[in-house]
Amino acid sequence: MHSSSLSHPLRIGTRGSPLALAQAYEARDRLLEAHPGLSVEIVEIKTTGDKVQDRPLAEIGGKGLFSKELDAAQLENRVDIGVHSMKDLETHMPDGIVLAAFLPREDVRDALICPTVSRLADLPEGAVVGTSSLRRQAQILAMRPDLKVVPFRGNVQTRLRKLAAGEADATLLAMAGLNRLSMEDIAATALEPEELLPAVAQGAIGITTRAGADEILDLLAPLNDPETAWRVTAERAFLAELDGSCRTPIGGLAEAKGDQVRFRGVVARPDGSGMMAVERNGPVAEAVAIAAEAGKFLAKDMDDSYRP
Ligand SMILES: NCc1[nH]cc(CCC(=O)O)c1CC(=O)O
Repeated sequence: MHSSSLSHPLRIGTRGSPLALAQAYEARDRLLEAHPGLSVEIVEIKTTGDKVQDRPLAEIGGKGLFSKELDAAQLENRVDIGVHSMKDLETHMPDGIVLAAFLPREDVRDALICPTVSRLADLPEGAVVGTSSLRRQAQILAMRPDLKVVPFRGNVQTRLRKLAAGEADATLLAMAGLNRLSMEDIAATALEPEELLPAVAQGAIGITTRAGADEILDLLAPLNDPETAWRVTAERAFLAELDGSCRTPIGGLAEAKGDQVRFRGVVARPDGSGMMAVERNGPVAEAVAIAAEAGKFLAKDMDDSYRP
């Protein structure tokens, strides 16, 4: 039996999309593995980001939209923890909420989903790509200025439906989401970071709780994957230096090579007409400072053409 003195089931707060639920189930399974017999419950929280599907995220107020209501539910003690895609979280956590654990990171790469070709280079001249991500848009236009980008919002299933309906010839989605949804069978080719640098924290799940909730922090501690934690922390430090509003196309990736970190970052113009890249290597122990310095390095050359 589990010895937690929680007087109620541990309430896991999550958004209601199929991907969010898959991530919440993963968090639950890992909690139960670490604490057999623990009583857990999943609580769906509707978020503004889920309700507004017709406009680009950058327009309606950005990343915080997906987490605000989940944060409120934790602060009001309606749920005990929140399960988040780290790439959707703002760089600074709101007062009273802490990041308590990172689950082992999934595939960080983006995937090209296209029923006809498997490489970006093989898309016909002028082909239409559906994406509302300025980061994806900017990087593919830098390689293929002839492509036409149309907005594609909504959850993974909605975007795939739009693709099937012929609203675009191809779309880009995170491999992590497809893997977590067991959608291996769709025509997806992973793009290497050399081609398309992923979003900061792509593929990582973070678990939040109330600051000072010691009992819950103790329950979450064994779930934390230290490598994911430092990689995501470093990437977010890079983003923080760039004032990473989601209107600026930014990519960032920290990778472990033994006791060394390889950090890569890009800032691009949304139309792909310009791109600044940085790469730094150094000891893992200094990963966060290395990534922050890379961010400062790009920030000093970033003029308004990078901030639409
Ligand atoms: N913005 C939506 C979102 N948030 C996290 C993921 C994928 C999973 C992840 O990156 O951890 C997705 C969908 C996508 O980008 O394809």
